[in-house]
Amino acid sequence: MSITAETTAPAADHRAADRGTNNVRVKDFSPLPSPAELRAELPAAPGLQAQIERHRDEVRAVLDGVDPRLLVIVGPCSIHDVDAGLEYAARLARVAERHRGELLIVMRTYFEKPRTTVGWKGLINDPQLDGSHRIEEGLRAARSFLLRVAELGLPTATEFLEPITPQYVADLVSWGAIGARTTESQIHRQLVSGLSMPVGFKNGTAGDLQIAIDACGAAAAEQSFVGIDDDGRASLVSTRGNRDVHLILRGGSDGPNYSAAHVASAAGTLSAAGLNPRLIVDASHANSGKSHERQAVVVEDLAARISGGEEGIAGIMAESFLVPGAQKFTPGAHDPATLVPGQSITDACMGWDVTEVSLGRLADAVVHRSRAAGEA
Ligand SMILES: O=C[C@H](O)[C@H](O)COP(=O)(O)O
Ligand SMILES: C=C(OP(=O)(O)O)C(=O)O
Repeated sequence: MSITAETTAPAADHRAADRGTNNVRVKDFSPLPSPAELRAELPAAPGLQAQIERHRDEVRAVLDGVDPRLLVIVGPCSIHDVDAGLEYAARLARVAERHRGELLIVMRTYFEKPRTTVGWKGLINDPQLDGSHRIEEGLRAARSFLLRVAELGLPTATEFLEPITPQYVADLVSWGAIGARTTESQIHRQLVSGLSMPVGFKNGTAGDLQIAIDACGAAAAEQSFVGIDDDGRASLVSTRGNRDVHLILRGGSDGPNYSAAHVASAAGTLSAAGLNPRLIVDASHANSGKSHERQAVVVEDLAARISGGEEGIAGIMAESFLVPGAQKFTPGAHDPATLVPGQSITDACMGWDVTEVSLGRLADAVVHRSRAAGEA
């Protein structure tokens, strides 16, 4: 044995003895404020809370077919630039008001991105976009953003990814999603069983519907699991179950699934499982091959079908931002200061002009459908 090896061995043993067998691969723990502390710092006024409750009721009514409008979940793939996101929200609020008789427009305010491998994981995880992972700042930024959008009168939608972050922001959200990569996860199904708003489950990335149908069943049931309470204490969480769960068709590696035949077949499977047959169709992701130009074509197809009286589509989802397309961005490799303002750094989005036209087409389709139903 060499002298170097003999002298380094005791130090390594000493470190191992200090932490025993625990957290061997954890570099650090940094405590975060509790959910109650963050809410006290950035509270929702009673008027905003009442508005959010009303928005959730409206979403529920559309999903149940009681409200004849179309639910439209639209907005950036991810919020990475708060100023551009708020500019988008201001424009969307005006269009939402214009079409409020036909469309229930809910803005995508997505702060957590599930990655296929690695990449920027969203504003909560890395608000500086530089790999510094200032999560406390990210939670504050997400909550402030949601409050600003709510003040414009717009309902908000988000994907819930980390099982702990909902405690910090979910009181400001009117519609939630579980993504294609986590629909099969028991942890996410349990989480949904306790969430206060309607939540959609995406079909899996391979196109599998059954995992989303199973997810709806699991999330509608009462669940008991480990989570945190308002003070951030590890707790046994017991939930009532979420009855406002539904399916989102987003296509899969086996191809798109937005056709009338796909919608009818999924509705049949949902009904047979005792679930809400009315569903949401995502015009993006594998239904558009992640092409923002193709997304507009899918929305056009859906509008034509709704206009023609097709039943079963309660809502649609589209990814849209101020500037069309997407720009490549990897923290550390690209400089955030050089990003094009208002353009996505995750999936490609429809630009604002096309979005406004698409929303008009959807509103016309709903008018046409109602007239046709009235005449029948
Ligand atoms: O909606 C966003 C993306 O499709 C999802 O986060 C996966 O992204 P990635 O495949 O680029 O990691
Ligand atoms: C990540 C998303 O979608 P999916 O889970 O369908 O890939 C999303 O809607 O942002």
